Amino acid sequence: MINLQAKALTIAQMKEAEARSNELGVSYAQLMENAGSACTAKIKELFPKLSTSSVVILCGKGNNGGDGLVIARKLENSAADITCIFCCGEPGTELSQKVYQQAAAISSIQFLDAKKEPMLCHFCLNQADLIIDCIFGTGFHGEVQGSAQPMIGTANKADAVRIAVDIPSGMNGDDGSCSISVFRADHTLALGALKPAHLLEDTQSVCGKIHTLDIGMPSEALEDSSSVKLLKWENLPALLPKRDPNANKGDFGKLLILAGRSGMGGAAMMATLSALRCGCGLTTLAAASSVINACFPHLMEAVTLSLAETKDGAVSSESLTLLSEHLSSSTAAVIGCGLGHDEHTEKLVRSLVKETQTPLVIDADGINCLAGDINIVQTAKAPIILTPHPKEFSRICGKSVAEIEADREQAASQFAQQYSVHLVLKGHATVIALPDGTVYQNTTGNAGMAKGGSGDVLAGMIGSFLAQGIASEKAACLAVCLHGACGDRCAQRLSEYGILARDLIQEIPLLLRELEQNR
Ligand SMILES: NC(=O)C1=CN([C@@H]2O[C@H](COP(=O)(O)OP(=O)(O)OC[C@H]3O[C@@H](n4cnc5c(N)ncnc54)[C@H](OP(=O)(O)O)[C@@H]3O)[C@@H](O)[C@H]2O)[C@H](O)CC1
Ligand SMILES: [K+]
Repeated sequence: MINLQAKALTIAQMKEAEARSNELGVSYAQLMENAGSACTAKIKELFPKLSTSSVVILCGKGNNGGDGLVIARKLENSAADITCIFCCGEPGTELSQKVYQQAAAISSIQFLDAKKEPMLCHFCLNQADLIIDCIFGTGFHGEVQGSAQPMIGTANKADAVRIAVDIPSGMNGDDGSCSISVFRADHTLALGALKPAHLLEDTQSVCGKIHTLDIGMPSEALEDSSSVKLLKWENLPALLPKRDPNANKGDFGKLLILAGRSGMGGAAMMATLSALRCGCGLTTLAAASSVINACFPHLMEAVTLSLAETKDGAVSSESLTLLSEHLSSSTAAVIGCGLGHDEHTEKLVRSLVKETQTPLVIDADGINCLAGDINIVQTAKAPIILTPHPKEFSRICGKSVAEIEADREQAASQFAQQYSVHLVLKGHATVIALPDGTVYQNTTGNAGMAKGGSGDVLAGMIGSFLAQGIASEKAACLAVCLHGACGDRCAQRLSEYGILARDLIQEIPLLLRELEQNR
């Protein structure tokens, strides 16, 4: 396993840790009390002029709101005035109702309802020196709606210091995706442990400075939870092997790329160019003859293998023998980018996967060709890395896209273990799951990369590292994180709108140079 720090607990793991704490004698009520105390101490530290300040606490109806009510009680006598605004109606959980009763007994705390008294709420927010966000935490889903929305809007514009408790309201704690309306914090107080979203680069402007607070969870409760390991740019130098100065091209692997039906030559070309840029000794593109004819002038450094083509422009299954020969003399292969999916390609891909011992990266249509019976990967002799996007993953794992997206790490990990493959689940914060259940979450990349061609570039990169003899786990992590970093650099120069997949390929050697220098 790559030695990366386990830095975050997913929402599901956090809930497990809470349950274990409870079993170990630290009750849910005690955790909420501890959370309120830890937040209050941190707020006093971050905001020393509290005694002359107006504090507004935005409360939801769940336990994040409960934390806000404990904070209100504990801040009593420390601030000039304290107002709690219920943004989604009165507290709805047993715990939050209990702490509401305790806070309501303190006469100096004012309680307002955002729906019933919106003008007064907006007034208080505009007058506030400090706004504490306890509307939603780990229980948030979907979009912020109803009265919470205008409260967040006014809070974000107010001339106040903004502190979010656990997770800024409107942000998903696992993947960092944000509702259109999201609380923009100067500080975020992560309760018990960081959540994956806290560590993503593109959530930093929403979270502000992040502080992890000890809320008294026994360390056994936290340690027992298997963690998502975060894959960061800083981890990459250690993953990139030094090139032997005495080596020749034969020492850096032979990659075979089976890609491209007619009309999809771009995918084949991008996988090939990105593989060439990642240092593989010899890269061969095997594709339908019309694709090879179109791509050939642009692929000077690659070997091309022109395959018999069906009348529909797909690679004919007649090419099986030729491909098997090439595959057996390669050190890795990429199968799928723009390959198409018909009876010919399906027969071809399934035969190759069944027979070969050469490590494989199977992408896009390569995956679609296996979807009819995915058990084939379990009995394959070769190590396999599958690189689906959620829709392709849905076809092979029997879950809907919504179910996958609800817990990407869990879905990926479960599949990787069940089928003994490495799985790269693409999308925002790409997940890499290993057959032993280990999960990495990538922290590089941006929405500008959500375009046709990006995945082909990634497949070529993974294949290239794999062909050079880098183990599946490292090859996948290195390629995924480097690919995202290329996207981030491109976005700085070209904007997220303007990036093309081919720009990522240009960036690869520049970033590899930086990694070589930082090794
Ligand atoms: N980690 C710990 O050990 C502790 C954490 N604590 C705090 O508890 C929250 C999690 O509390 P939970 O009650 O599970 O969830 P939330 O408070 O975040 O929110 C749930 C309520 O919000 C509603 N909701 C969710 N999304 C929306 C939306 N888009 N619009 C409107 N309402 C929404 C949700 O409604 P449902 O219909 O989904 O039920 C709930 O009513 C954690 O973050 C910590 O702050 C405790 O202090 C204990 C220790
Ligand atoms: K919050």
